[in-house]
Amino acid sequence: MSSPPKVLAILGAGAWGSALAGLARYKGHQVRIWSPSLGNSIEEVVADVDLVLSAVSMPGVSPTSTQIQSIKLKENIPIVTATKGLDTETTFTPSQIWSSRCSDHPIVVLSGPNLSKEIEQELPATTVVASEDINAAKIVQQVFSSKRFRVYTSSDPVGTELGGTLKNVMAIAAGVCDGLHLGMNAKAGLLTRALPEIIRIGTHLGGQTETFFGLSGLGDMLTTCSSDLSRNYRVGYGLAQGKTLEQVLSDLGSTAEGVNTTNVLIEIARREQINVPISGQVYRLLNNQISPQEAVEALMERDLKPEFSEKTIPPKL
Ligand SMILES: NC(=O)c1ccc[n+]([C@@H]2O[C@H](COP(=O)([O-])OP(=O)(O)OC[C@H]3O[C@@H](n4cnc5c(N)ncnc54)[C@H](O)[C@@H]3O)[C@@H](O)[C@H]2O)c1
Ligand SMILES: O=P(O)(O)OC[C@H](O)CO
Repeated sequence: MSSPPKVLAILGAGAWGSALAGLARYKGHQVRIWSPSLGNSIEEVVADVDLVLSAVSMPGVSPTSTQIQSIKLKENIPIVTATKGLDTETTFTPSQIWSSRCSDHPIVVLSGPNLSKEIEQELPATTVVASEDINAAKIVQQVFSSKRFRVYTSSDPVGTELGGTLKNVMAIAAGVCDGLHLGMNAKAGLLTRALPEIIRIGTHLGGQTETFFGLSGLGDMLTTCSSDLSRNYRVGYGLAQGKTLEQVLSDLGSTAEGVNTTNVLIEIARREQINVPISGQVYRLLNNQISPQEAVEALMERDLKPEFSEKTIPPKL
């Protein structure tokens, strides 16, 4: 069963907003795109639409949601957030910010292993749409599902977006690992240890354990940590080659959310006393406190311990 064509507003004309616009048009929907760089009116773009989707990068979430808050949208339409980041000021996730500003509308998170370049090449991909309002998630599932894009629903929006957000930190670490040519044993060790670290933080912040084993967690980590299409991976790779962070970001010319996410995550981890060894080394590296080689040594020489303990992953598992 497919939904009748709808009118969608996409906020953000970057790589991800453009790729999502392509997927919606492929399904026959009418798409209007707003972005500060286009200089068009956000009021006109969202007027009478059936769905609003935000794909702005993290610095745009607060100002954009504030603008939408003051506009009368069609009653009860879903607002979809596709941003993967944490807010510097509040440490909130994008869906928490959208929920606080637009409480009259169901907020739906869209997140998964979704490198926009592959989607633009029309390669098949999967994703998750998650909301506390499962009917809203089902509407968004219908809007975007096609033979190119298989969309699953979930009732865990915070877990779904935290998987996509926290794996960006691990993608930087994976880029360092490959940039230093540490081999597949090291890479498997890093990614396997990364997952319980993501779960430890993600569940502490309200996500459900099983969500992190799904597409938006493990799935997105596998994609992002193995592809040089990932900008976060390229940040780590560039640092391992001896480039400065400034050089790497300037070569990238596009958003690598993991840099800001690492800084916010470490603030949360210190405040909430969460053990985050891999993220801690990524933080030190990004903030010029250690070299890539020293980060590897610090991880290898940590206190010895059992592989599994109550602190490694939640006891439920
Ligand atoms: N590119 C991908 O493959 C991909 C896939 C999934 C999720 N994401 C996530 O989607 C988000 C956007 O990524 P992208 O690749 O499109 O980045 P991008 O750098 O290509 O585009 C960022 C967009 O955000 C807008 N923006 C930035 N600051 C703003 C502000 N203050 N106010 C309003 N708008 C602002 C820009 O105008 C631009 O349209 C990120 O959180 C990213 O992690 C990206
Ligand atoms: O290019 P990145 O590192 O922002 O990764 C893009 C997506 O998040 C992959 O799912």
